[in-house]
Amino acid sequence: MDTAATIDRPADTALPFASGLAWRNGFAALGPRFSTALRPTPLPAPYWVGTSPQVAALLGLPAGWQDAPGALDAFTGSRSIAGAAPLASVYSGHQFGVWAGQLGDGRAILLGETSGGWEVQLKGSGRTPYSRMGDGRAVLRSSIREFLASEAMHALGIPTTRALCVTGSDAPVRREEVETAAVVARVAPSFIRFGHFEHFAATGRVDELRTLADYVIDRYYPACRSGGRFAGNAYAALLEAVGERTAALVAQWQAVGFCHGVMNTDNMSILGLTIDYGPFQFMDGFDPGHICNHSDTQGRYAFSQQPQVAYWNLFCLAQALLPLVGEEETALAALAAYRSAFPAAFEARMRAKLGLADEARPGDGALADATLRLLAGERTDYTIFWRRLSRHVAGAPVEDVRDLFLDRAAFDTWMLSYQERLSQVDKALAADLMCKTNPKFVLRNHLGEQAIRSAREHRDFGELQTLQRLLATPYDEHPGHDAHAGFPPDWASSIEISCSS
Ligand SMILES: Nc1ncnc2c1ncn2[C@@H]1O[C@H](COP(=O)(O)OP(=O)(O)OP(=O)(O)O)[C@@H](O)[C@H]1O
Ligand SMILES: [Mg+2]
Repeated sequence: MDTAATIDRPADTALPFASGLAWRNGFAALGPRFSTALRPTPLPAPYWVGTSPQVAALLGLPAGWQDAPGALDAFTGSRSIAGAAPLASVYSGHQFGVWAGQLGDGRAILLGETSGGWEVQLKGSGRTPYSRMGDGRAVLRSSIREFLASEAMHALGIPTTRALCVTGSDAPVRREEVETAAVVARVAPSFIRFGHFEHFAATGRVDELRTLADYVIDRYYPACRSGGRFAGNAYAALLEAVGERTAALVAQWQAVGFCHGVMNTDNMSILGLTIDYGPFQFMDGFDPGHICNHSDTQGRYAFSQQPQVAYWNLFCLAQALLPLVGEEETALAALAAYRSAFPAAFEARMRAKLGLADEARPGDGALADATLRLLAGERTDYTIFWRRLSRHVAGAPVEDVRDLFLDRAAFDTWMLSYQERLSQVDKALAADLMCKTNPKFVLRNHLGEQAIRSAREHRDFGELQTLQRLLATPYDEHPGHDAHAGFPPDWASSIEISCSS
């Protein structure tokens, strides 16, 4: 029931909220084959959990927007927004390597697209025709994680969907235990996923497939129409361009130690954005085999697997686009771009982390590998290592870094080779590059957990706001906040994050 589906919905008796935004709703204009028009389901007695001034500015919301009458209701989904055209879109996908068939926005409703080109989507805003067995809701804990992580990733310079706000309600939501509901207002140029293409390919609807691909190319990848390597085959060019963006994205994840946790094809953005902050984790101790998703029993989405999984997902996209691309050989040639772009992008990120501000040299890749092997040997804290190394290159004693290792001989051997390479670089440039590349603050699980506990137990959002502030400028020192940049407490390893959200 992917088209013209209906769902029981309370009458929209509330007045529309005048956000001051102008809307153009590009995706909605594709028509009912791609989505079902419907409104969010209201939640009782909403309250603000967090707002992002940066995203509000991006949208062009007026100062004090959240205090305007109706704003809280509107962003909780309890009141419509004038000019918006809310809908749930249909997509399919491969989940954990298996074809899952039709999925779709089961708990996310796209309010529309602003005239500035930003789509605004409410996640957790009630059932849709694509909810299957789900309740259409999201819980407060996972919504706080999504809100903080979206903005933290953006501040790290990593492509991501953004988050304007989180609202909560005391409405009960049943997961392993009874929790309460929340809604995240997400913002991105587009929420189209690989799974949208797979959906129409799997059902043999080539016209819809072409309409969708043309929409994505015209709106987001216009350069694909201008000839180039694929001689006017815009669909092959699109595949190549998506591969390149995905390579750049995953290289950034690997360099910062970010585990996505659910890299299903329905969680892969066609724009190369990080999307769907579920069981993600910024790693504490460096372990290439780390599995952050408690539901991922086979380790399909373990940290070190991410680059290969991205390729697997791109392969699914290529299969979906094949009726448009034409020859299989052409699709494979387009896919090859990822295979070369990923290692290049990853090496560039690692060189920056090492402070190699000069031209790349033949041994740089090996030095980066040796560094990661050193860290893996003792599961050294990833973020702290890189930050201390940066401080050392900026003049702090080497002991601060050396103290992180039990095997001092292994560290000393590595340090010798690093210093040899570093001696070829201007030290001040290296230090500067490192301090801007190796964050002091990342959203570790235990930090998120502390903010969640205060919010859940006391409706106290002070910790959330502190984290928001630190993570907005993660490369700054933020004196007085060293505890937020310290080692995780012992209880951090017992936090279990699963697909339940
Ligand atoms: N509580 C729920 N109610 C209805 N549908 C749900 C619920 N949780 C997940 N789904 C749907 O199950 C599918 C897979 O869920 P997944 O966990 O990847 O996404 P998500 O966290 O809901 O959202 P997104 O990918 O939009 O960030 C999607 O179609 C999603 O909409
Ligand atoms: Mg998802």
